[in-house]
Order: sequence, then structure tokens, then C-alpha cells
Amino acid sequence: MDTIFALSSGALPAAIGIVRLSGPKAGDALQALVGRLPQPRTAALVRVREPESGAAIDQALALWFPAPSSETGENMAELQLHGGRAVVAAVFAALGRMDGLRLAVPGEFTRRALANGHMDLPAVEALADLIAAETEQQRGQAIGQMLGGLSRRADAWRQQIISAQARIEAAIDFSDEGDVSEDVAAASLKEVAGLRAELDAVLAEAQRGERVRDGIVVAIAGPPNAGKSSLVNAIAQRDVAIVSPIAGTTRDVIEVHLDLQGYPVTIIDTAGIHDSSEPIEQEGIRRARLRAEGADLVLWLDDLSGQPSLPEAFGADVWRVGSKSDLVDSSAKQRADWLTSTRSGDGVGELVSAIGSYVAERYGRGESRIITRERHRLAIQDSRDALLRAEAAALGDEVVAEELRLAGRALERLLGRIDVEHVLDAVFRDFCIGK
Ligand SMILES: Nc1nc2c(ncn2[C@@H]2O[C@H](COP(=O)(O)OP(=O)(O)OP(=O)(O)O)[C@@H](O)[C@H]2O)c(=O)[nH]1
Ligand SMILES: [K+]
Ligand SMILES: [Mg+2]
Repeated sequence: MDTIFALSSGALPAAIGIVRLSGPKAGDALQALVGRLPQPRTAALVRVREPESGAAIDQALALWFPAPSSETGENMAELQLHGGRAVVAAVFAALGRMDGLRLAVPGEFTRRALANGHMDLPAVEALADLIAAETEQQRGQAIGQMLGGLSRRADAWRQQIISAQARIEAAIDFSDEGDVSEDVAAASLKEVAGLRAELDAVLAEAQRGERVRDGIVVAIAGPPNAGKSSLVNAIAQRDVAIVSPIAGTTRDVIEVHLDLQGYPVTIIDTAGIHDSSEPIEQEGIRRARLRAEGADLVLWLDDLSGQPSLPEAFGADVWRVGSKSDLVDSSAKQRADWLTSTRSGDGVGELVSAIGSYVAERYGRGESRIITRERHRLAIQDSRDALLRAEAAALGDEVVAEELRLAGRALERLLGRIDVEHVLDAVFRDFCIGK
């Protein structure tokens, strides 16, 4: 097993540059650089020297974490250097010359922690989410999961399934004893039904966690020239989209990322939807429809100047938003849920607050969000389906026990206890070097 090292802190130059090592030779390498091994888990002020010449490289804090009480479960060492490029380069050069040491690949420390059972798969996923989190709600969700939110629940479900399975298997073995075994099996199946209902409830809310992780999409759609791009610019307070009096200006889908009440919200500007014979515009309209259909909320914009343009039926909630309110008389205003003018600025701030409240209400209420990825949802769904099949099978039947076994396996997959290899690449794709 190689000993790996990497810069675990951010871009240089910086006040401090943290270099971490993990593997069998981490202690030897630290000793070669600083002359001694500090007390385990206690920071020590040390002189870092080039091992061959003895020339000073830096003065630093050193930490030593002997296996197995370290993040990876291996011997680990950490140097908190001054964060200069040449300082870190000199330390890397010295480490690179040592036998059995090499630079880590992205996520390799965490991969070792997983392999050594110091983290489970949901915790690894949550760590990636925590590092990627840009809003308060994303952070809260990620740390909750990293500290075991999902794992604890899934493990409790698994224990319940195993115990029901054991009782049903015993009932099968003692089936010649008649009534008693039937009662036991019936009671166990009742428990299974209760658990299945619990999984159903969690699955019904699955979308919330996934959306908070990935971002909640609000699409601005409507007829050409309604002022969609102007509204997107007003919301972003930046000139992100091209605005012009020419109908059909926007063709590509443009995204703006916002933090509303701690939730990540992606506002998308789309091509004006109407019957067009122009092929490029047609493609833009096709993309606009597609994004609006996948959105969580559609703002249907209409400048209220002519016949009301009817919102198309999308899968999402639709708000009718009147635009250019500086141009219309009060009678037209009854046709919209919201009125805005990007010229005067009226109504834009209110609309944005209303979107924030809508998102907080829709994604914040209810149980804590424990499903944050499709992978979690599919595994829990598999478990739930097996429980349902168990309920449907005859009492005391071997099929019941087998379905319960499958239900338990789906949860073990969720926790990364089995079949972990084929999901690892997807999980570690987002990791950076040094993590
Ligand atoms: N008076 C007034 N004009 C506006 C307002 N908002 C936008 N406009 C004008 O309306 C015209 C169309 O605006 P855009 O934002 O390009 O409209 P759009 O819906 O994105 O248009 P397409 O991308 O072509 O579908 C431009 O000339 C804008 O200056 C407003 O609040 N008041
Ligand atoms: K336009
Ligand atoms: Mg536009």
C-alpha cells in the first residue's frame, strides 16, 4: 500500500498550506522532515528540513495520527505550513523522493476511510455535498447526513427486517406446531406492513432532499417579447441575458443561480413560446418547453397588452406574472397573480421574496430530508417493493423470508456494505485532490 500525500487546503498562496499524508510510511516521512514524531493528536511547533541537506524549508505545525485512530484508519501525518507556492513545492519534492510515497489522486483519502470502515457510503456522499454546498440549507442537509441521518434510519430499518425475517423463518421451521407459529408469522407481517408504510412516507418526500442538493428550478416562460429576459436580468441584478425589442431574441436557455432563504434556486430564461417556422427558433422553443416541464415552478410571463396568453399545462406549479406594469391600465391587472415592471422595478423584489417563501415552504417543511440522491431513492424503493411482495405472499411461506432478505440487502446496498465497487466511481467523481 502506497503512502499518499496531497495539499488539502485551498489554492496557494494562502496564509497556511496543509499537507496531509496517509499510509504505512506517513510516520517515517514526518520524522524525516521534522526530526521527530510529535505526541499523537497534539500539534507541535517544528522546523521542517530538507532531509538530505538539512536545510530549513519552513517552520510549521505538525500533527501525528497513528493508525487506527485517524480519518483514513491508516497512519496519518499533517503539516500546517506557510502557504507559499515554493514552500509547498519544496515539501512535495522532498516527499516525492522518499520510497513508497506518491501524490494522492482525487478523493483517495476518503476512499481509504471508506475501505477501512471509518466512513460509510452515505457519509462519503455527504462529505462531497458538504464541500460543494453553496447555501445554508444544502450545508445543513449535508452535515446531517454526514453525521449519520440516513445511515441510522436505514440501519434501524434493516434491523427490523432481520428480526422479522428470523421470526418468520422460525415459524416456518416450527410450522407443525400450528397456531403459535401462525400467530408469530402474522405479527411479524404486521410489523413489515408498518415498516413499509414508513418507507412509503420517506419516499413520498424524497424529492425535497434531492432538490435541495441539486437546486430548485424556476423557469420563466411565456410569449415572445413578454419581457422574460428583462425579468431574469432584474432578478439577477446583472446583465446576463440579451434584451431587445425584436421578438425571438432568446434562443438558448440561460441560467442564474440564487440563494433564496438558504435554498439554492436556479432561475432559467427561455425562448418565447409561440408557433414559429424558423428552425433555430423552433429548437429554442423545444428547449424552453423541455426545461419548463422539468421545472419546479413556472413563471408564465405576459405583458397584459393583448389577448391573455394562456399558460400551457406544465407538470410544475404555474404563476401568472404580469410584466411591463408601467404600461398597462388597472383593469388588465386582474389577469395576473403578480405584477412586475423591470422599467420601474415595481413588483420584482416582492416576486423574488414570494419565490423564496414558496421554496422554503415546499422544500423545508416536514421530516428531515434524508434522501438526497437518486441512488438512495432507488435503494429504498427496492427495499419497499420487496416488503410489499412479502406482505402479499402467504403466511409462513418461504417466499416471505426470501423477500425480506432482499429488502434487507437493498438497505445494505444503500449503506455501501455490499456491491459498493460499481458506485464508487460515480461517488468519487466530484472529489478534489487532498480529500
Ligand atoms: N415599458 C417596459 N418595457 C419593458 C419592460 N420589460 C421589458 N421591456 C421591453 O420589452 C422588450 C422585450 O424584452 P425582452 O426581455 O427581450 O423580452 P423576452 O420575453 O425575453 O423576449 P424573447 O426572448 O424575444 O422572447 C424590450 O424592448 C424591453 O426593453 C418593462 O417592465 N416595461
Ligand atoms: K425580445
Ligand atoms: Mg428573451
